[in-house]
Amino acid sequence: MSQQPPAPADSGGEFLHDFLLDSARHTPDAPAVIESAQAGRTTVTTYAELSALVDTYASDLDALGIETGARVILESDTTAPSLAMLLACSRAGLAFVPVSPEVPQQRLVSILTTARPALHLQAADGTREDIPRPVGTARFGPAGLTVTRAPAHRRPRRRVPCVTDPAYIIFTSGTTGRPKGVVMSHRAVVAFYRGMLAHRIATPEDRIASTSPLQFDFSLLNIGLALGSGAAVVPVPQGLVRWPRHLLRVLRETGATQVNGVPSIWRQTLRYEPERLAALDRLRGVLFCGEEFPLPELRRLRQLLPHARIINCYGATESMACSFEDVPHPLPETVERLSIGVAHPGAEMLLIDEAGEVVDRPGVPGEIHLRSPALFSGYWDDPEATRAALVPDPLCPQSGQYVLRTGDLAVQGEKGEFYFCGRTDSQVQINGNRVELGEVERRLTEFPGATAATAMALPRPGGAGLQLTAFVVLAAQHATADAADLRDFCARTLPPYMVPQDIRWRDSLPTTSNGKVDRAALAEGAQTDL
Ligand SMILES: Nc1ncnc2c1ncn2[C@@H]1O[C@H](COS(=O)(=O)NC(=O)C[C@H](N)c2ccccc2)[C@@H](O)[C@H]1O
Repeated sequence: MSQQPPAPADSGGEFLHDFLLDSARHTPDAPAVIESAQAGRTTVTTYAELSALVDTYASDLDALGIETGARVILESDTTAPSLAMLLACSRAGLAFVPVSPEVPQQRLVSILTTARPALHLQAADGTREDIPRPVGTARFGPAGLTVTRAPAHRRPRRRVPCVTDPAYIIFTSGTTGRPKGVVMSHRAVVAFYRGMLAHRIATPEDRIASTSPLQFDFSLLNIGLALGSGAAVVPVPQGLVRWPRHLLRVLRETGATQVNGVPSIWRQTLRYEPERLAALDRLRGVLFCGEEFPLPELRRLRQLLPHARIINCYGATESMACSFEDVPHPLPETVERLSIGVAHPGAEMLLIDEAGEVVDRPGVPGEIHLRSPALFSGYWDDPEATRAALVPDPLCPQSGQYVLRTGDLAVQGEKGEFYFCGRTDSQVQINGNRVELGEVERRLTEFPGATAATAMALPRPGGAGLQLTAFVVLAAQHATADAADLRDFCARTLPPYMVPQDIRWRDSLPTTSNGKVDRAALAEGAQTDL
């Protein structure tokens, strides 16, 4: 009897490409990606067109004979072709490593050395040169893949893709020199998408603007939110995000209904183009993540977009994200910090104290530990860092279940909702006193006219020990403010050791490539100020 091929077994879950292209089967003619790089020119890619491009790229990748589980660098901004390539890598069983075109050569080389990819991919108009051998190189365009250097051939040892295989690896700007690669499996990403989509944040009519670089998993959340909802992704070119008039033009011309980005993307628009922002009448949603949104700016955003649903999304790259919580509307003046809610359906945040016990009383701080099917597989080639982050379930270590130790402190409210209280490593000692920098920053932003602030413990100039330094951004119309007034203002509610000794006024706060406040740059700048 001829050997019948086995019936396709249920793969025990879904692969990233199957999950995200499901809408292509039901609404092929709906827009999947809407782009507007230049004024007056909007390009729509339907789900059917996206799916066809994925087929083209996937067959071009298959022809290269790269074995399942190999890595591929995907150097690009978010575009319809790069989105198709991301899905094609998934279908070809390859783990993509998203990298921004702006990444310095030496950092790219460090990622190449660590991840040892088979191939480096960039768009047809990409400008990257000098990719060291033996990495293969190729460019992708509307017609398919053009190979400029074939990847080193090796006899494939694995042929069957599994949902536990890495879907992607995100290299975070690890605080130490060596970049840390967060490995996310298909199973984890799809489990996260399912948890997120249970919140019904988007509908098929939505057009979701994504303002983060592709190398920041916020962009992957936005892609999953849009395509998982049958909606459209509106990628905002990185070069336009921080130019208010360009950002607002893209949002207007694409008909964006939701804008997802870190808090800093709003700073200049709130300051210089509030009327144009308020005029975007299709805008009905804002989702932010990455760090706390300074409350004065959030109140201003709410004032200009009174009909928008504003969602505070908390989480770490090691689980993509974790919770989605509506910002209260109105936002009472008395509110001092936003809730991050509870974990998305299918996951649970626990607070664990220093003795390893669960904290289940309101108002008592603990470290957030996350139980979730969306946890990362580990840090690439770094078992020690992995063991520190994926720890045995502290409440039942015998079970073999691992949970994510987030390094974030939080307290719970009366209804079990969580409030972020800073990083365990942002607790600093000033003159022997423990200081939570977030608490100082919140007080600084309450100063009349302050819109954003960062507090840091920096070496005392010429002396021993650390001192508390504050970097404060004032709204334009309050250009002058007196450091002594600000210190008195802080002294009214903070103990003396939490009142910043050193105040630095700034027009803006420097940001990292992911758009978060760049504390290292601030500390460096403080030295040159002197
Ligand atoms: N809403 C917050 N309030 C306050 N602190 C926060 C918040 N979201 C993160 N964070 C902080 O950022 C840390 C995670 O940093 S990260 O690994 O670079 N990842 C991110 O910032 C983005 C994250 N992957 C993500 C992507 C997409 C949606 C939500 C979250 C968290 O551990 C928190 O300390």
